[in-house]
Amino acid sequence: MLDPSLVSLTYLDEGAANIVYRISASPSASPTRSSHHESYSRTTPPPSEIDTPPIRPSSSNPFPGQLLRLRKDNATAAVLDSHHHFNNRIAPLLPTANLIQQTLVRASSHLIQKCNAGLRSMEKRGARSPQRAGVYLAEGEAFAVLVTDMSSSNSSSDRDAPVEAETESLSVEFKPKWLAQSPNAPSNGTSRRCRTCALRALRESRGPMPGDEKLLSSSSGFCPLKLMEQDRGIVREVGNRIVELNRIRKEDRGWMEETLFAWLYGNALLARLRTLQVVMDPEGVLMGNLESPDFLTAMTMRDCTLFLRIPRDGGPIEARLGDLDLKAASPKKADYWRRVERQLIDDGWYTAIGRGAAVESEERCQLSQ
Ligand SMILES: O=P(O)(O)O[C@@H]1[C@@H](OP(=O)(O)O)[C@H](OP(=O)(O)O)[C@H](O)[C@H](OP(=O)(O)O)[C@H]1OP(=O)(O)O
Ligand SMILES: Nc1ncnc2c1ncn2[C@@H]1O[C@H](COP(=O)(O)OP(=O)(O)OP(=O)(O)O)[C@@H](O)[C@H]1O
Repeated sequence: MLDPSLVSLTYLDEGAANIVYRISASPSASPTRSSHHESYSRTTPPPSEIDTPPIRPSSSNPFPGQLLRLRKDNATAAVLDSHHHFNNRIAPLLPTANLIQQTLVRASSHLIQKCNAGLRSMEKRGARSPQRAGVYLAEGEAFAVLVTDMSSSNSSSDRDAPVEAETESLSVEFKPKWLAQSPNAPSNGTSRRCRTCALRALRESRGPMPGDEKLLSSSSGFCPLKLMEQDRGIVREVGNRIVELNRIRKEDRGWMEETLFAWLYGNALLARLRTLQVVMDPEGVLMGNLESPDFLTAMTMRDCTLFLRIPRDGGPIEARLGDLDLKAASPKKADYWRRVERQLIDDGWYTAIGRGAAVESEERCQLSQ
């Protein structure tokens, strides 16, 4: 049970649907913590089904190696549903060692309100991305999850070291997105872009969204099909691009690029992810049953994030997939998927003709090589 009277939360990062916080002992338990951390003081009783990690008040993080992930009020699936979906449908499909682990905890409304006050204050200070502003945590949500912390660390037992300290490992993350072409795209001979590159080109044609620095670090920066290539030069190129997108400092780029290339080339985890995407959705969003559990699982697999923690000493890379959230079978979402696919086909974003020819993306799709 997460006891808010014992913890302080520090904003780490956010995506479209969730916000992730670092956890530390509250100022009363740890007088050295700085005052800008939000702290919480209400205890909620533990629900019986919740796996309860032991609290260690003497540690600076009562849940060592874990972060707290809270749901925003725009997310389509409740935390409990998403967590059960993860346990029952997703986790059995992938090696445990390659998954961001989740532990369900109860989140009091007081804790969430405090976090929302913190978000509003960040907005006032200009410390929150304008793209994310105006959307807050769901105050009616009763649960949150503790997740494996994959951020750069000093050591697995001390993840609270100051950020300016030289880390023992560096982390990179990227969304592998659609590792195979959309089943509904024009046949291979005529497609010049894969689904991810076609959608990126469409979005580029509209111009960048204000304050969207995140666009650089998610799916927009490279062609996912290149990750599946046999050609070493192509895999090296995409690995280097991932290092660049993660804004790794210059002095670390050389060894990171080498290590990342060695990990990416012929990688079994990415191959498995691709297989799941293909097998779970052989018909595509225009032909398939958009409410079927298999189809929704394929969409989850097309929108997850791969986190890699890369040790400086050449030790083994820790690789975990996260953001494997339930995609709800809602008419709104189904409509979005169909609309995007129709537009990519009808306006020539796959074939790079008509409107789709207007954008010459800097990042070339593997299908156009
Ligand atoms: O439609 P896509 O492929 O752009 O994916 C969306 C993501 O955009 P991306 O291209 O990865 O930057 C999008 O990510 P961002 O908003 O860009 O962080 C979401 O992950 C969205 O899923 P949901 O609506 O939160 O369930 C994602 O929507 P789904 O299509 O996976 O439902
Ligand atoms: N387990 C983790 N370890 C380290 N950093 C993490 C972890 N989980 C999330 N983050 C950071 O927080 C960011 C947002 O988290 P997350 O991907 O869970 O949000 P989301 O809203 O589900 O994303 P999306 O926009 O794809 O729906 C990530 O891009 C990453 O930088």
